[in-house]
Amino acid sequence: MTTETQRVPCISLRDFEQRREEIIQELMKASTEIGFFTLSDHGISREEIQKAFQTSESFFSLPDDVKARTPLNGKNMGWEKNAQVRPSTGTADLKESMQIQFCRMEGLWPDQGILPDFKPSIQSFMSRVQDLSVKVMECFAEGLGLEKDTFTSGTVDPGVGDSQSTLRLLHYHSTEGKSFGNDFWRAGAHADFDVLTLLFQRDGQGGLEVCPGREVVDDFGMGNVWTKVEAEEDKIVCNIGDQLMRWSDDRLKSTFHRVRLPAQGQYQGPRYSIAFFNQARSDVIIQGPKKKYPPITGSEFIAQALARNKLSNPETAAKVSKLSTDAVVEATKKAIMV
Ligand SMILES: O=C(O)CCC(=O)C(=O)O
Ligand SMILES: [Fe+2]
Repeated sequence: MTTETQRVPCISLRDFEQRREEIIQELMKASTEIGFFTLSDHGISREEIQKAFQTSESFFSLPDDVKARTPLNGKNMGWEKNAQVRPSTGTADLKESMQIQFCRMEGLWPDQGILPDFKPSIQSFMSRVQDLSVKVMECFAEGLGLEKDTFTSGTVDPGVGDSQSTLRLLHYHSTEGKSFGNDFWRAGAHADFDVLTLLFQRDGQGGLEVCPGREVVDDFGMGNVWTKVEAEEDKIVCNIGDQLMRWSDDRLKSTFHRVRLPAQGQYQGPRYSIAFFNQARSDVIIQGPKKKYPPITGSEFIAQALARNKLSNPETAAKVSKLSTDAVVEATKKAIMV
């Protein structure tokens, strides 16, 4: 069921320093009640966002066999196509994605001879988005009554090369002239397993829906009322991930969300989006002030989340990426019917 009754609030960061207290209250209300909000007046210009999307499109428009030279590596980095099977749906998301981190990227950057601007452009965008994330994560720490730097020193690499934060470029292919049935999604329902996600969308390339209602972090359950999030290029969609839900003893909600395939009569063209996942550093201990859950390190958390979300291993991802989307859909339909 989809209703429009619960809206995702928009929070303006205008006059951030002067309005800090008010902004903290708004962020806390949105994150304890719904787990999702959008940011306006956030300081990242439309030009910067458009440049990041151009860089993303320049990569995705390369032939698959070129993209396959920097494949998903089992550690949340690299390129995959139609390889992410969601536990909530049992079918692969109909998409391709490229995941990039600040470190451990040897061999994973696209060939600089082919895309000379990719690395510097993406690195500078990642830094911009991380800087903005710091502002927001400091507000959460203050709102929860913790040291201001709890989540930022917990996620931002101090220069030792232990960052696990990830930029994910996403391309959902055009569905022009195709129909896939009810078992397929652009992104099946899931909760993110990071601290805080910042998501960029393009005007009119919609489909994102959120479903509040999760009470505890280790529960795969969700509510049943889905709320549409508009695709607006100048607003950043933010959501709390499982790490911050756990770090706040379940006070801030990591909420299920999904991306629908376009319905008949809707825009059938591609959807591009860009997500930045702020993740706890490898050795940082995640534990809330009330110790509701046992301590866990950032790297253990990611390893468990990748297994729980069945993010496909590199061998499977490499095989699947060689297939066309139609072939993946046909094979899945056959398997479902058996
Ligand atoms: O493309 C989107 O809007 C959502 C992507 C997403 O939820 C994810 O990659 O975790
Ligand atoms: Fe997500």
